[in-house]
Amino acid sequence: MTSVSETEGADTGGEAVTGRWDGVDVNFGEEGGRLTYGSYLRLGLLLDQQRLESDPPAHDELLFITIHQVYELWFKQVLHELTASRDAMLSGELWLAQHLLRRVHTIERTLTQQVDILETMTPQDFGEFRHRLSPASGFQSVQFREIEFLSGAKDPSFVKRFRGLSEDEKVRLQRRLEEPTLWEAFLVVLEAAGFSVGSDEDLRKALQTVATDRAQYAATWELAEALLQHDELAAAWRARHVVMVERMIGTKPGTGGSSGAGYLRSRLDLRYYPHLWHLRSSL
Ligand code: HEM
Ligand SMILES: N[C@@H](CC(=O)c1ccccc1NC=O)C(=O)O
Repeated sequence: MTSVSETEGADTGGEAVTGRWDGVDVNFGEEGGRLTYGSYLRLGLLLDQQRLESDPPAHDELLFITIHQVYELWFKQVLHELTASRDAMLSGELWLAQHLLRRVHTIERTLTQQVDILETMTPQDFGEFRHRLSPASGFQSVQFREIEFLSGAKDPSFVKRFRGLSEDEKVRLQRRLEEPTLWEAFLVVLEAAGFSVGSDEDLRKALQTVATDRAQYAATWELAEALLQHDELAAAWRARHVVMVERMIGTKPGTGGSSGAGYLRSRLDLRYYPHLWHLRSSL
């Protein structure tokens, strides 16, 4: 690239860039003046959504907001994939169901690794704006709770304990409480494969058979493993989050009104698919 000029000099508006490249005139992004990078991705709106509470601005608050917004974008994608995976199970498309779960796994690994970035913030620097956040807290993440409900950990008491939910958020949570979970969809898969799953003992036998005869039940076994992986990765995030919390605020109570790390530690044993974990003891 030799000479390049931005026609309007806008970095977020997605204006066309013209110039010469290897001696050839180029005119990137000018498809009849229709779509641009910035207009397609709505960057004008997206990059204008980071509003600090601190005044004067605390340097690290932008990082704090950005990290949470990125989490929520990925939560949206995870819900998209988990919902489609659940539906694929219900309609017998087992390959698709496990394919989408594997995508979720890679996002979940990224979500856990992102904690590293937030941990570049020191407790002192967090302290510059933490007092401004109360009573807001990650506890109020509707999409996080939707993921839990859809995965299998439905708990209506969370809906009651939410403060300040919008009508739309209440509807979304209520819908997740009413619709089938990934686990319920997996039980439909087992039934479609000819297993009875009416009692815990029936279910135990079904899982044991699938595990013992992996060649015959390959797709079902792969799906069970993909569900277990999703469960393990969710547990890994909870464990990473609580250690970050201890590093940031020690034993202080949370801005959301809980005991803080104590509350979060009480959630570490949560498993979406206890039957798949119990199975391990008999393999
Ligand atoms: C400085 C970093 C962070 C600290 C000190 C922190 C602290 C806490 C605390 C103390 C709680 C318990 C609720 C309460 O506030 O009383 C909590 C819950 C929660 N936080 Fe964070 N958090 C941090 C970063 C994050 C990030 C980056 C996310 C990503 C979305 C997140 C998501 C959540 C979620 C989903 C809950 C509810 C967990 C549950 O109910 O099982 N937190 N956090
Ligand atoms: N609950 C955290 C504050 C916090 O991390 C937070 C505050 C507002 C919105 C999201 C948050 N992230 C996770 O809880 C604390 O007690 O320090």
